[in-house]
Amino acid sequence: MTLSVDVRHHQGDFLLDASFDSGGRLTALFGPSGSGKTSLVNIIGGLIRPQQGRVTADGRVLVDTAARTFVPMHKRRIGYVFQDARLFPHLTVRQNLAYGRFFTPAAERYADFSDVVDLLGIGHLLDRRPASLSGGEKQRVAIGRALIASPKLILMDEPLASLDEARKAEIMPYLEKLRDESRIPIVYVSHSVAEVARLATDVVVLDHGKVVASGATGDIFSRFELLPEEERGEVGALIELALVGHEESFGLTVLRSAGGEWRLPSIDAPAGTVLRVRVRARDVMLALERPVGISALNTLSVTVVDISANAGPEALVSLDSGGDRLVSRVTRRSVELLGLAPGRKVFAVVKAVTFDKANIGGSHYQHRSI
Ligand SMILES: Nc1ncnc2c1ncn2[C@@H]1O[C@H](COP(=O)(O)OP(=O)(O)OP(=O)(O)O)[C@@H](O)[C@H]1O
Repeated sequence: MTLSVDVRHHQGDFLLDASFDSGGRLTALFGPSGSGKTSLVNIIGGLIRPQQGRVTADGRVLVDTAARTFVPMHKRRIGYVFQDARLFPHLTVRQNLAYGRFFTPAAERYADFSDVVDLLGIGHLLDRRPASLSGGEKQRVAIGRALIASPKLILMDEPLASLDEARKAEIMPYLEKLRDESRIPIVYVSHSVAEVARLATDVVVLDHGKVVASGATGDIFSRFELLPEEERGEVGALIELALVGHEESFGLTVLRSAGGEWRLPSIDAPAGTVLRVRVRARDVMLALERPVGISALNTLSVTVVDISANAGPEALVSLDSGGDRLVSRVTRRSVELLGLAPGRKVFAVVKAVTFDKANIGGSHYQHRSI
């Protein structure tokens, strides 16, 4: 599905002037507080009627101010998940879920109750009431309620923002499953680099009401200037690694990318699973020769593609690794000392222990040939 947005809307002193197209399975609207993410998601959902512009989803016009078209929220077939679950306290989980499908005409219901319950792992909660659920469980039920309505699109506005790190980690795999197994595109609002890097296929970066960049997540998050100052340590590359096997005695998992073999701390998944892994630029060292006698477990032969540096001490070196992109953050001094330049072949060295749960995404398209 392609979502096309091109809108202008004043709210007090704030002007939202945003335009983007996305065909991604999970498109993140990413940006600092007050950049317009919620306003934009509310325009897509029909909670806000823009003063000017057009929104289409799969060619279906939701808003077109020039043609005076405005499809009301309840006719858009869009599922909403907010930061707070907004479940009905007096209804059980089963009744909350069933409520979701109430407004969908019978002929248009494609979502199967038990499939949704299985996908979100909420079967054991069906007879409970929201007050007895944890924050993460409530959010899973809220997502279930949105899914059971058989939506054409799901909007999630900071769905993890009110959860602590442990609850976030618990819910992530369900969001990944939803992204990979359901056919429903998701628009996801967040200002967290870690969350967006793990979940999004596409990112729209907003700043002061304007789209400053949009594209594939890996491309966006390898660009230093698009991340907020305090999150620049998170700049990095996203690569797909296919699981080859486990070295149980060392607690390691062996994986393969287009550029070579990797060893990461043990990942609980079978051989053939394809994982999406974020390799932070600050964790990648460069060497002119293949290092020997070094503790780091991952060494890949790479080619320098591009070097970007400004007046500061650092440079961001973009690397080709068998068709994958990696990025390395080094000092400008190292660039000079090593004679780094586009086309130069070097070795990228990454310590296994730099990977943790936050940068190893689960994936549910398994058993791809490797
Ligand atoms: N009803 C309103 N009237 C006037 N200004 C508004 C209204 N709603 C939002 N704004 C302003 O519009 C701007 C964008 O708000 P919005 O909630 O879309 O940003 P956001 O990126 O979602 O922020 P956050 O991450 O803090 O939720 C802000 O400056 C906000 O104060």
